[in-house]
Amino acid sequence: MFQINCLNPISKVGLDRLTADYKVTDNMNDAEGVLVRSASMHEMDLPENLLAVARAGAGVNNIPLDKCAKKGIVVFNTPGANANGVKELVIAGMLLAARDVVGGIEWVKASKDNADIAKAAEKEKKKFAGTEVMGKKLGVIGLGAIGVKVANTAVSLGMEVYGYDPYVSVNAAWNLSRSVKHVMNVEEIYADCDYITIHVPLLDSTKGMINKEAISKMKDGVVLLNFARDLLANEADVLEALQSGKVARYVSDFPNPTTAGQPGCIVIPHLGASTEESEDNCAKMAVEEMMDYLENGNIRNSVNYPACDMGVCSQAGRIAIFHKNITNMLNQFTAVIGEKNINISDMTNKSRGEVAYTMLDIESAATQDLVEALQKIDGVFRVRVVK
Ligand SMILES: NC(=O)C1=CN([C@@H]2O[C@H](COP(=O)(O)OP(=O)(O)OC[C@H]3O[C@@H](n4cnc5c(N)ncnc54)[C@H](O)[C@@H]3O)[C@@H](O)[C@H]2O)C=CC1
Ligand SMILES: O=C(O)CCC(=O)C(=O)O
Repeated sequence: MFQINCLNPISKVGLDRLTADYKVTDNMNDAEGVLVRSASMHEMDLPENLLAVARAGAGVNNIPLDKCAKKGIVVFNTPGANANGVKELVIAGMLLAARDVVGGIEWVKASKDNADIAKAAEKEKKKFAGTEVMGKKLGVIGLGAIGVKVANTAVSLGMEVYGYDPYVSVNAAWNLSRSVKHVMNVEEIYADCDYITIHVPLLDSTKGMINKEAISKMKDGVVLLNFARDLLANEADVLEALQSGKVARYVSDFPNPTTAGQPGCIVIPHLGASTEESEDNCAKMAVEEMMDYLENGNIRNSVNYPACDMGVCSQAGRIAIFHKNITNMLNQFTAVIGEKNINISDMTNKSRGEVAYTMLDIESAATQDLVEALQKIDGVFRVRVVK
């Protein structure tokens, strides 16, 4: 029986996939698996029995990835599962910046007791007039699951779209409309675009990338859209640019004391992925990845360990070893197993950066003695008996 703890509400469609071998617990300390959305895990003590964390979503900046890796805790996310939900809200955000729909709606609310509201509206509406997005230039920074969808939809709205992503995947490139202009230098986007939208992960290298210097290279009256993470922008610099008129609007999906209620800011309460469809897709994917890992040791869509798939174990035993990606580890594992007179019938060894994952199918069940001997090898983080 595996115990699963949910740190945020997770869609029932996902949780319904858990079989009778799983129990949902309110106590994280009892859990082998944690399902999470945006809750921050950085300050949490990670229980010794915790084997996996599945993020029902894309961004993993709320999870201590390296700490988990060194404890042999596999962290998963659900690439692309909420991309359409976010794309639709980005397009809505762009339209809200182009047309003062919000101001207009507020005026109607404030005028609700005016019997002549229809006549007054015809007089007042010029205050809320805007521009169209067709024919305008949109720069998309980050052409992953969301960026590609935003770029393609903007093309179909008649926009001239520029895309920048120095690490674009082959799959993303295949899915990108041929009408999107491939930009090699982000400064081209800054110089030319009327709208700029960012869709990159929050990393040390991307934090604060939209700052005073970047903004100074942009067109006057540019509209900035941030549906990725607030810390990607230096928002104090953005506010200054809004005051000077350099930036016309800042649309963000991340409310905080800096931007909430500020003139020129259109701030949404992190609703990008809050659709029934995105929540269901993410929950299903997260639960399935976690189950395959807990039951079989297979790793799909991890953000801190390499992918590994040995199917369902048909042998007497299966052992998973989490270790440093250094020389001579496999020799030591096979030597220890050989000394115990156990035959290995299948094995996989995969690495990712500084860590590696080795899975071995063995012809007799793993003993405590074997696990302890493997655990003692220098560089091993964790030994897990999968079967
Ligand atoms: N508002 C919301 O509810 C949601 C927000 N997000 C945020 O959006 C981000 C992107 O999500 P996805 O598109 O699903 O992720 P993804 O991993 O599919 O795409 C990210 C892309 O950014 C690119 N990239 C990385 N560093 C870059 C740089 N310096 N310059 C240009 N491109 C760079 C990568 O090559 C990749 O193609 C997530 O990391 C998350 O923070 C994601 C889902 C929902
Ligand atoms: O779970 C959510 O609503 C947040 C989605 C998100 O920000 C992400 O997937 O990165």
